[in-house]
Amino acid sequence: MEKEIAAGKGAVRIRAMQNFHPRHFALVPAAGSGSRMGSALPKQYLPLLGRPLLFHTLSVLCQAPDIDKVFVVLSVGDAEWARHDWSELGPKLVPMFCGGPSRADSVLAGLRAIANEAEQSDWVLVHDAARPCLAPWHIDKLIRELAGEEVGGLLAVPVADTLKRADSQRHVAATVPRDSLWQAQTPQMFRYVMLRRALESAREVTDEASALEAAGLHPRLVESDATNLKVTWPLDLHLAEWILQNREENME
Ligand SMILES: Nc1ccn([C@@H]2O[C@H](COP(=O)(O)OP(=O)(O)OP(=O)(O)O)[C@@H](O)[C@H]2O)c(=O)n1
Ligand SMILES: C[C@](O)(CO)[C@H](O)COP(=O)(O)O
Repeated sequence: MEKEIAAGKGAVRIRAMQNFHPRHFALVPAAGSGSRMGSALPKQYLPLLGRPLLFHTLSVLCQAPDIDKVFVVLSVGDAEWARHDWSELGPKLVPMFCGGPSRADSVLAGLRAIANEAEQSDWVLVHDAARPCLAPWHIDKLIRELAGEEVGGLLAVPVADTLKRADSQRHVAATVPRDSLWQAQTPQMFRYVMLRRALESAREVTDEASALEAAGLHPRLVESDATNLKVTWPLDLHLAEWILQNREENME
């Protein structure tokens, strides 16, 4: 049986056969420059507990039993990848030198590059290279909670702080009600065909869910926690190190 779901320009058909088991592919955009980090080396290659930050991100994805392959999108001229040994991560890992000028461009280039591999109804888990503290239980929870969903969804955390909107002088213009507000994380998990179509139509987005939303769809929010932080500023690297070092004792 196939099901028709509206997505972007027109509808897509999703296979919902009882004996059809969609595969799960991870797609890791890692072609950014890390300008907010302020280091010469792109942040995905900065050392974190003796390894490149990217190694930690890829390691948890490669070890996830439900993930069939891990595609990492590097910039076209990436000279750093070859300086490190990734062999420990095993045969699931596939580097692709096809990144674009924005995150959305890199993700779309990656989706195009795996067109021969992915079936329309396979799931793609897009995960920032810059989130090295993703844990196995984040992946398990996401996949388990979205298994019955047609559209897919994303990890996210309910907003905990009171939110202020600033005016141009950085005075408070308003307090924004935080009810129903969530902070988006990654992985963001969508069907290959829906994600690709949505991104082909909406390129000015900062995450995949926004592209699906622009197509009129409603991704599901799967509750995560603050340990899956995005390394953006120099302080975040220290936080990531602390989280990874203390994970065994404090988490799960
Ligand atoms: N052209 C781009 C820009 C970003 N990314 C990736 O998207 C993820 C999230 O982006 P962000 O944290 O903004 O990374 P950077 O763009 O590298 O950082 P900055 O915005 O500070 O320059 C990162 O893993 C980054 O490598 C990418 O693949 N291609
Ligand atoms: C996808 C993301 O990590 C969700 O929080 C975020 O939107 C990436 O944003 P960035 O500006 O590219 O860091």
